[in-house]
Amino acid sequence: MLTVANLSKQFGEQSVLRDVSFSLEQGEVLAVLGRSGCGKTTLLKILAGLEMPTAGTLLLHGQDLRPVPPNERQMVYLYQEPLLFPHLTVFENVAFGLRIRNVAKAEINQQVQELLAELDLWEHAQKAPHQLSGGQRQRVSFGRALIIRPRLLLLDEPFGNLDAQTRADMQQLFLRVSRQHQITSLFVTHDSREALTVGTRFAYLDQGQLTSFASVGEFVQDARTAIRSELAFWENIQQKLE
Ligand SMILES: Nc1ncnc2c1ncn2[C@@H]1O[C@H](COP(=O)(O)OP(=O)(O)OP(=O)(O)O)[C@@H](O)[C@H]1O
Repeated sequence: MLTVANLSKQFGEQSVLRDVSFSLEQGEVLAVLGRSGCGKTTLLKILAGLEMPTAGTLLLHGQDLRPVPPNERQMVYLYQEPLLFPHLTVFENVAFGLRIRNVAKAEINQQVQELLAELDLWEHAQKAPHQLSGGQRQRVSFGRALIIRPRLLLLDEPFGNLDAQTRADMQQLFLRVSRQHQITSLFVTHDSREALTVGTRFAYLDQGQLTSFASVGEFVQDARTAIRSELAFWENIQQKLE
């Protein structure tokens, strides 16, 4: 469905992405783990059409994406800070993408109602964004993205500003909803636990070079992901408790 081949990006002398290649099938979630400054945001921006690659090919359903403007790519880019219209209710924020596409009113009401129920937001439908918690705002932002059935969802540390419990709840919600709607996503995070929770495929990005793993086992075994050292840490604690 999505094929990225030999993608490179230079900012002046600096090589931010080097020969990045991967492919994704419908409904897969590629979890990209990487430390700050590794080039994650640049990769997502290139996919969204907000930056142009220096070299390489990008194909979505066989179509070359490079000449396609961002608003025609049918992708949604979700950041840490949910982007909501402050003057619109939760209902209207989610409905927005359908209203501008001139979908019939009854159809909009039904779809928004169903999605808000799915996202556990129905009781907040008439509130304004400033009356919501951070996790609720992020759920509205997720609803705005899902309602237009994006071909690709790009998530850039979307739960990074949330407390640990809300973050864990959001990961479960993301899993449930993306499975149900067969959403294809690229989910970048610096948290290995989050990557393991949300991913169906796994990659590691380091200084602009992407390593894709054939299995979750290979991802866990690669020393750069630091998952083995975390497991060792917890085993050590466990031994102390015994
Ligand atoms: N428009 C730009 N012009 C010049 N350099 C840039 C530009 N955008 C990004 N960079 C550089 O590219 C590198 C990667 O940036 P990027 O934003 O992709 O990192 P990141 O992996 O998302 O990091 P973080 O997790 O800290 O946001 C950085 O060294 C950054 O300074």
